[in-house]
Amino acid sequence: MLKERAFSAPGKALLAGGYLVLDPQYRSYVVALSARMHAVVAETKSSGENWFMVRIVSAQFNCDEWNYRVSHSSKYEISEINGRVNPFAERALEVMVNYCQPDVQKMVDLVIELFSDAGYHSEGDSLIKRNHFRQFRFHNRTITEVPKTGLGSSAGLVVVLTASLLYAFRSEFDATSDLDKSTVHNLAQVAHCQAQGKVGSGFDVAAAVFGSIIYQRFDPKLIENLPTDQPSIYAQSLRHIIDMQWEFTHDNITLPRGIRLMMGDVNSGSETTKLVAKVRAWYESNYPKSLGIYQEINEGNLRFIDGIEKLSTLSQQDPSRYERLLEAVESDSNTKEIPEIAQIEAAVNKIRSNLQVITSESGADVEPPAQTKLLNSCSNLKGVITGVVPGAGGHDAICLLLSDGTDIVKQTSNNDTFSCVAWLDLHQENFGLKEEAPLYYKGLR
Ligand SMILES: Nc1ncnc2c1ncn2[C@@H]1O[C@H](COP(=O)(O)OP(=O)(O)OP(=O)(O)O)[C@@H](O)[C@H]1O
Ligand SMILES: C[C@@](O)(CCOP(=O)(O)O)CC(=O)O
Repeated sequence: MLKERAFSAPGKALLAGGYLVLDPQYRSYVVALSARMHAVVAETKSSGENWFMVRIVSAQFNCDEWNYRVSHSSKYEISEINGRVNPFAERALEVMVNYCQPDVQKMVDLVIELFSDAGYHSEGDSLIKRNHFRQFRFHNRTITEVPKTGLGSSAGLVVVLTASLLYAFRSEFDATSDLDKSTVHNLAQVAHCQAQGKVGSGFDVAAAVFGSIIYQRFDPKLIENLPTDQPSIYAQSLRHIIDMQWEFTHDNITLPRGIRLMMGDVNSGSETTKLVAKVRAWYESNYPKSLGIYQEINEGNLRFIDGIEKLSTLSQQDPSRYERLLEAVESDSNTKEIPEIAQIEAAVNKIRSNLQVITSESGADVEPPAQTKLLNSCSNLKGVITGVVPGAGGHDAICLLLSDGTDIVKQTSNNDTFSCVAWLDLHQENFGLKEEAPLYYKGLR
């Protein structure tokens, strides 16, 4: 009997490294967030047929569910019995059966319940349901009709499904084991890319597994070269690639003590794929000037990362000076005289001014003028260290670093400049994939 187990994985914000992260030579700074995706996996009574069923339930989205029948003749066949589509769930299952090769006659049927924290989607007219441990928002629309905030719900989904299925197919899984985490990471990257129909940088999947990290991507060929159109050798190649040691950086980081992240939801609407296509086209047609701009941004990114690390070191090595620094930031004294803060500000200015050049030259709204204005107004607020348009940029969101004691909601309420911003109830978290107690999710359907 398969014991019921639960897993969760965090959402993300890319603070530094947008676009450059697509190239393995550049480092990026990825913050994992307190908004998490959750999955509870259990076995159900088996039909005893030549197939097994995997039922995936997402009760928060108008009782969405997907019922996959998994059979095997010359290869694994997966079909959703009601013709319902969820490319991320389906690809995660497909990659997992090919990797784990479960015996379809002996395998029990599975049910996986999904829960996603409020931060991933706009509230709309959703209702909160809670038990003693957790609360989730329930929407009266299907998943694809509820507007997203861009925290990487699909990456979180693929990671928790992959962990749940790895456990179900192998009867063992340790979310604290580096080996198991690395296996989940590699499998989830493959499934996520296949579902998206493209090989992205994968920083969202890496953050969902490893938490807040400095990230440098894996070689895209690892996934591009998989023989997806040759069933006879696909499973074998997949196993070979998943079990290889992938070369990529995922060094754990944490924001310095006393400093927190704030995300503001501005507007939903930017389409990452269009932005990426425009920036790519601009890069190619402006080479080598575009390379020079990327190098400038990279210098800014590295100075930013180094500035944050200096703050962390200072907080440990000279706590009293660090306290004074935090007080100065909070009371809005002249922070230009604090070298660590000045370094972070200068680094972000360098990144942003170059992103503004890309915006005006490429036609992609990476940091459009409205966001420039908003970020500049934010930097004038008390306690704000710096701010960026996270990830691919666009009109969707802004992300600020500020001192813990700063009340940004109070400072910005009743001020027209900030009327377009909804501050999200989120914070940075270190943890990536982790095990949860199934009890936390009882009665929440
Ligand atoms: N709670 C959920 N239950 C079921 N499927 C989900 C859930 N959350 C996300 N998904 C799947 O992921 C898809 C959304 O993924 P998409 O990559 O478009 O957005 P995102 O990952 O939230 O944001 P971004 O890529 O901008 O960071 C949904 O259409 C659905 O297929
Ligand atoms: C533009 C890009 O670098 C970042 C996209 O970030 P986000 O999904 O907007 O958070 C693309 C990628 O890394 O896959």
